[in-house]
Amino acid sequence: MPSLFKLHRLKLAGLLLAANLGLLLHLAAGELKPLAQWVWLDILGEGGSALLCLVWLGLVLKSRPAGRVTNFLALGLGLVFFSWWVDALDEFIQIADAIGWDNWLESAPMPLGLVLLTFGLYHWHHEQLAISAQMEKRERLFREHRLFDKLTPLGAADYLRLQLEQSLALARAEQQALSLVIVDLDDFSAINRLYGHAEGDRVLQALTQLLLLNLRRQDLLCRLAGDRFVVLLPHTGERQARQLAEELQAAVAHLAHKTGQHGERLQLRATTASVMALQDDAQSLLQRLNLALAKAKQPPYACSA
Ligand SMILES: Nc1nc2c(ncn2[C@@H]2O[C@H](COP(=O)(O)OP(=O)(O)OP(=O)(O)O)[C@@H](O)[C@H]2O)c(=O)[nH]1
Repeated sequence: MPSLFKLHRLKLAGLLLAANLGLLLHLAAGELKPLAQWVWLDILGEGGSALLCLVWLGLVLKSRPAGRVTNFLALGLGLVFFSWWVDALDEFIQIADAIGWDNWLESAPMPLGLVLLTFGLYHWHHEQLAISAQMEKRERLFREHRLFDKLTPLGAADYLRLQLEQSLALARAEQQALSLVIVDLDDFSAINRLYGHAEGDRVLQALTQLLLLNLRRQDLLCRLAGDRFVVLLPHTGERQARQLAEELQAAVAHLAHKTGQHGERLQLRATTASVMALQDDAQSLLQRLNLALAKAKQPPYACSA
């Protein structure tokens, strides 16, 4: 919560100032109503609406990065709040009928606020479409956040198993090929040791972005564990999967990741392997994939032994 106030202090200060100004204007021009004249239903309706609007504003500011769309949403909600706030003030403060500005103060911000809110929501919708297109390679069919890794944030091992079971059934029904590629960083523990765990985290995040950029729209990238990633490739045969594995390996070797502290370039390497589904279930296919990776990880002399 403190970061919310820090990040949006100008907007929140402006809202507080406007609400106070409205209150002071009413107090200066009107008289407090006796308790007997309070209409509780109106107070609850109008005051409750104003409060709810503040909750919406808090949620929007907390869940969005600062920027143009957030400004439209905040300004829109701020104006709607102000309108309801002034409306609620009428319930406590009696303004003479001859005064007209209080009606303007109450009514004018509402339509303006709703227009800005609509504009902000429209752009938020477009943002969301772009994010969803990007997310397609990370999560498919449903969102089950329990199954997602917090760091990258890709589907984790359980999510991969679930998706693999569904994709295998589909591939069998459609008589289509399905393959898996595994990507495992070489000597990743040395990065943790030499540059710290936080730098290791940044490497995993950079690697995630890199892999996503190199995948097709229908592919699904998951983080199996630690520095090990698996790509599920629907409609993909053995040769194509092997080619993609090589491309991913080359992409990792060309990644110019710089450390956060001194900007040193880290030379990353990855081992990759691929398998095509035959008559396997999810479990045995993943076992074959891990075996293929273990084999690829072996130094050449061990292979020939
Ligand atoms: N920074 C960071 N490290 C992690 C995370 N999860 C696992 N690790 C570390 O990843 C390392 C994985 O070690 P290994 O499986 O030996 O992998 P490696 O060092 O790349 O060795 P090879 O795969 O044999 O080349 C361990 O040191 C774990 O502590 C994580 O989320 N963040």
